[in-house]
Amino acid sequence: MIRFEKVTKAYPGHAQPALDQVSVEIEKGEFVFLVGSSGSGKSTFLRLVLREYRPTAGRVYVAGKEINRLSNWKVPALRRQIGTVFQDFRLLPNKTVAENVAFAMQVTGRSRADVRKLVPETLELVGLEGKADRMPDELSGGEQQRVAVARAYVNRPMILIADEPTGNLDPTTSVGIMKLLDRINREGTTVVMATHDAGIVDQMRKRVIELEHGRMLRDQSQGVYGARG
Ligand SMILES: Nc1ncnc2c1ncn2[C@@H]1O[C@H](COP(=O)(O)OP(=O)(O)OP(=O)(O)O)[C@@H](O)[C@H]1O
Repeated sequence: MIRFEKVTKAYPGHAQPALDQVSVEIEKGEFVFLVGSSGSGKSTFLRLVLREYRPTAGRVYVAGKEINRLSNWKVPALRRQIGTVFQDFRLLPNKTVAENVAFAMQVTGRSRADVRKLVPETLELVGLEGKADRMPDELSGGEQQRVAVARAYVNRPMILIADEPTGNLDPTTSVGIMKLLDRINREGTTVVMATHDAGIVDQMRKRVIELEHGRMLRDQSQGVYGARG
């Protein structure tokens, strides 16, 4: 589903590349944690999958396509197949919960009938039934992140990318968000999540890829946060 072949990404003005010759393959339906200290290259990895950047060297494949070679007009179609969740939720503050989720469908040109059916269904899936008409600032952080997950999942993407989705949440609330991501993964969506949350990684025992200074230090199935080897 995602394949990196000797991928290097150097930002202009930085002597050391943010990613350095990373080769890795993530299969359809996998759940993968990306770990590593701040600045190790996790966000850069995720942004390459979204083609927010092109690699300086090497190749990135998503769903069999080398995405560096996609023409610009095909990039939106790629991104429609990838849901994203971030630490800071990124909801539209002037839209209700339901409108935030519906918006993700409208921009992809889905029919009103689909929106009417799938928005309530997805809000129920994330445990927000009854909150459809609230504004984001009337919700707790955990609830806002549930809206973000609903928005990421409403189009049933093949990949869900989560960059520190529990970074602003307390441990109990974080567990709730992880249960949701796990459930989405069980429905067949490939999940790649960058995190500093050792407790969650240790609890879930999924594949762990560790980066250090842009290099892949560890790739461990059913891994833990801190182990080496
Ligand atoms: N847009 C950018 N322009 C220039 N340098 C960048 C940019 N984004 C990241 N970097 C640099 O690339 C390196 C890797 O950063 P990246 O954000 O990928 O790390 P990270 O592992 O996600 O860190 P964190 O855990 O703090 O989010 C860092 O040295 C960072 O300063």
